[in-house]
Amino acid sequence: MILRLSDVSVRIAGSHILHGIDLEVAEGGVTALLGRNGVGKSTTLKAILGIVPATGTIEFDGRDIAGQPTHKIVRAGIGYVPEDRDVFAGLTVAQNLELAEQPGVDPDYDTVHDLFPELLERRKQRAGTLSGGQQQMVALARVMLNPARLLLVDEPTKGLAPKLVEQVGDALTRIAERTTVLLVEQNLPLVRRIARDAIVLDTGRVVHRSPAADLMADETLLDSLLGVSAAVPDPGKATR
Ligand SMILES: Nc1ncnc2c1ncn2[C@@H]1O[C@H](COP(=O)(O)OP(=O)(O)OP(=O)(O)O)[C@@H](O)[C@H]1O
Repeated sequence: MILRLSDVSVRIAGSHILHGIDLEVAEGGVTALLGRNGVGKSTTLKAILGIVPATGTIEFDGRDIAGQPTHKIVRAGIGYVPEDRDVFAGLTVAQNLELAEQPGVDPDYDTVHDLFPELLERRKQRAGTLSGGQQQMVALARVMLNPARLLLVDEPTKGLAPKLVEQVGDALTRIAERTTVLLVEQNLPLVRRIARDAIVLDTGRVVHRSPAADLMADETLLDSLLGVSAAVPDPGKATR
C-alpha cells in the first residue's frame, strides 16, 4: 500500500466534514474516489496534503504524514492537481512549466515531453488560448515535472467536451504507468476505462471499496451509492 488513511476526520468552522475515513491505495495504476456532490472527496485529498487540519493517521509509504506541513508532504513525493486548472493565462506554456520548477530539484522535462508532446509544440503559445483539455494537460505536466510517487488529481475532466475527456483519460493512463494516481472523478465511463480500484464516499464516510469494474457492472449498487440508474457499459466488450 502506498497510502493508508485510518480514522481520518476533518472539521472546518464547526462542520464535521469527514467522519473517520479508512481507505487504502495500492501502488501503481488509478484508484478512483467517487461519490455524489459535497460528500467530501476534495476534502479527503486536501486532508492528505495537510491543506485542511485532520485527525487520524495518514501513512504514505509507511510513514505517518498527518500533521506535517504541506510543503514537506509534497517534498515526500505527493503531487496535487487541484480542481480548478488555474494555468496562468497570460503566460506561455513554457513559462507555466518553469513556474512549477522547485528549487534544488532537477525538473523532469523528458517525462513531460514524452507524456505531452503537444505541449512541446505549443511551448510558445499563451496558456489562455489553449483549449480546456490542453490547459488540463499543462496542469498535469506541471505536477509531473517534479518527482512524485503519488498524484492526487481532483476532477480533471470537469466541464470538458467528450473528446477532451478522452484525451485527459489517455494522459492519466500514461501517467499511471509511472506514478500511482488517486483520482476524484464524476465521469463514470472514464472511471470504467482507466481505474483499477474504486472507493465511494457518502457524507464523509467510505461506503464502498472494490475493483472499479465490479462496481461499474453493478446497476443496483451504482444506483444506491451514486444515484446513477444504469450500469456503465464496458467499452472493451461488444454490445449485443
Ligand atoms: N472550507 C470549508 N468550509 C466549510 N465547509 C466546507 C469547506 N470545504 C468544504 N466544505 C463542505 O464540506 C463538504 C464536502 O466538500 P467537498 O468539496 O470535499 O466535497 P466533494 O465530494 O469534493 O464535492 P464536489 O463533487 O461538489 O466537489 C461540503 O458540504 C462542503 O460545503
